[in-house]
Amino acid sequence: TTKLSKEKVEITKEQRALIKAILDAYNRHQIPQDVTKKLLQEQYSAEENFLLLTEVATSQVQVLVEFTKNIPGFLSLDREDQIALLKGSAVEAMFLRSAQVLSEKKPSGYTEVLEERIRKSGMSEEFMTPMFNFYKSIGELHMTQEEQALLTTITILTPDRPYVKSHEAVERLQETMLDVLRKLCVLQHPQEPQYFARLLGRLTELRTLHHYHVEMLTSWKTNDHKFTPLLCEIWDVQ
Ligand SMILES: C[C@]12CC[C@H]3[C@@H](CC=C4C=C(C(=O)O)CC[C@@]43C)[C@@H]1CC[C@@H]2C(=O)c1ccc(O)cc1
Repeated sequence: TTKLSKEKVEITKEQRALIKAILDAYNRHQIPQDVTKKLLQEQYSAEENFLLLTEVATSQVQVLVEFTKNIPGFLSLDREDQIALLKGSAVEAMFLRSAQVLSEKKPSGYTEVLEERIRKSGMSEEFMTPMFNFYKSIGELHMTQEEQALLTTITILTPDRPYVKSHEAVERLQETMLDVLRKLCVLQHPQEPQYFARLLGRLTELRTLHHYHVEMLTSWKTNDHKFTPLLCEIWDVQ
């Protein structure tokens, strides 16, 4: 018979402090109100929608950089590795963020407006489908704020990004976060022993979205959609 592992899961004091630091950083770094307000007000042409999404994407990259700098231990990594991790995870962090935002209904109707603008922004169907499937699969998990913040942190601290030199240092940091998230999942979803594994499965799905994203950008570029310098920089778009 399989003995149900009733392992006593204990979150240490240090781990509780780590969760708090990451959650505070995650909640502190939201895109500015004036950007989200514009999204609710401006008109609905495909061109306008694309421009607004570009503005929101640019703002999100800035927020991502600020959040990343507040991940305990990140700033003690090699500086070039910090850049490599940011560039390597920016797309995945952005899609994870959009899934988290679009799966929580806001009273202001922000989610519905945002979804509408995405659907009518000139993005081709072949990218829309996998993206919205991902949003649905994230929404079904009903992640807590801590889980969302930790999953984003784990995505950023992926050691096998291009140009990362001290692989072990990043791996050690990521493992610290994985251990905390694993314990949180056991404690917050006791009736779902596979919940932690399902969360990590989403990270694999994120990587496939990353591949779509490059093609999505080129399909927009062909209809001469311009991106901001920051987006070109972080996504290596010419
Ligand atoms: C990813 C995305 C840009 C960033 C958006 C996301 C939808 C929801 C969001 C919510 C945010 C929040 O509330 O914090 C931050 C921005 C994001 C994460 C858009 C869906 C498609 C779009 C896109 O790929 C895109 C890429 C380049 C562009 O120039 C325009 C759009």
